[in-house]
Amino acid sequence: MTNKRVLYVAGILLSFVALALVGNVYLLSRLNDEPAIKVSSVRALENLIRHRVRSLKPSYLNRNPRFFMYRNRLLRNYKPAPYENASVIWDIVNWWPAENEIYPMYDSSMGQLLSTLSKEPITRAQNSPRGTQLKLVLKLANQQKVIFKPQWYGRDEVIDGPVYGGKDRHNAEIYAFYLAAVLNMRWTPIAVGRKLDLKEIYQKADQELKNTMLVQETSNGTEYCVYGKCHYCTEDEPVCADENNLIEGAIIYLIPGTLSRHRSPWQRTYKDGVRAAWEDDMNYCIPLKDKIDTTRLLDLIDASIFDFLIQNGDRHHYETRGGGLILIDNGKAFGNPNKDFFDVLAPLYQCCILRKTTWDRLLVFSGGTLTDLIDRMTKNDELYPIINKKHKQAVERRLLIVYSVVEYCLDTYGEKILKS
Ligand SMILES: Nc1ncnc2c1ncn2[C@@H]1O[C@H](COP(=O)(O)OP(=O)(O)OP(=O)(O)O)[C@@H](O)[C@H]1O
Ligand SMILES: [Mn+2]
Repeated sequence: MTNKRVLYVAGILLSFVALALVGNVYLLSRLNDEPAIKVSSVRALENLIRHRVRSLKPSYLNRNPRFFMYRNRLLRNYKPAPYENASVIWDIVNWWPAENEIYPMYDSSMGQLLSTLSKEPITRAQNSPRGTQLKLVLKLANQQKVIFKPQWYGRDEVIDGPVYGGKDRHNAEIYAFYLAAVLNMRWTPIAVGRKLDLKEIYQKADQELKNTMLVQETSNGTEYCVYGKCHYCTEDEPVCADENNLIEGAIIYLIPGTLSRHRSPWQRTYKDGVRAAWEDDMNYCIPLKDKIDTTRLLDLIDASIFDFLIQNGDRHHYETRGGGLILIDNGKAFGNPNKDFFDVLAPLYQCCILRKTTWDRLLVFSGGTLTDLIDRMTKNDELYPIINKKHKQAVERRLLIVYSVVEYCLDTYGEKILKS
């Protein structure tokens, strides 16, 4: 071969190599645009995240100095305050909901509203026709209707089994309200704890509710129970008042306006041994990004963080108001403080995107301040403490997991995962 020919062949070969390289770089950049999750299973990712939690930077473990500014404002805003005329307060409150934001960030009427919810006399009681779990609809003296979810479990009871197991936890509804307020996801109904006199409720009940209540003479006097009217309600499973006729529960604000119900893309099958597509496909979010608009997806990712912290794995459907997601029905939370149901976070780790505002807010409440603050905010609730120490520790443990998942996404795809 002449020198010329050698150069010619080498030139062609080099061009091929160059083309191949450019092609590869292009392919890699395409893959970067489409963040395929590089870990092949939930189990593998969970292991990786658990490892990362152990080496989190001190800023995630210590108090953030920015916290103090939020703390004072939040404590002031949610402190129950005396009121004179409940109707005046409710006139204000019922103007609050704007799209999915149910109440403003700070408003001097919030403290008074919390007092009306826990103190206004109850004038009428009915069964709630909606949902599968026992609830009542109560009318307060100012004509306002609210929902009542009764206590089924003691604070320390551990619910084993699937993440959606057991009956509603009334205290979870209350904690969820305060957590959402702190995280600035003001999309939950306002909820307070209250002890009701079930004898008095019986007297105020309509005939249908009376028919689903039990009034029995016992050696300690008359015992009042209710089993209500709902999919899972049966006479064999009533909730009963104590010897003073008192029954604990959550009083929940009824969100006004039109709500639309949607099936969650991360719905479970609720059948033993039958898995949903998202449970096995770590790339589940890639096609979803084209099907759901980004705002909705970011709402669902915020919701998954919120649900993971409280251990709610039962958001089979979600509701929207004016286009934005609302977090109704938070009762299936705080079942087992010894467990983390990592897959509740699937929307976050499968999509690896997050609102920047959510991320900034989560960072403010590091170092144990999240549960400390909620604890202080709920000090005046009739049912304080709302959750026990083990559940508080679990919330803090899960917050570190959330930090680690977001760190993992940041390391893998960079700052572009944070959306404005
Ligand atoms: N605070 C509220 N404000 C407005 N609507 C509400 C409120 N709570 C419940 N609802 C309505 O009633 C429906 C049933 O309520 P919820 O989801 O709490 O019941 P559930 O018995 O837990 O039902 P499921 O078993 O389906 O989870 C909701 O989908 C919603 O439309
Ligand atoms: Mn429910």
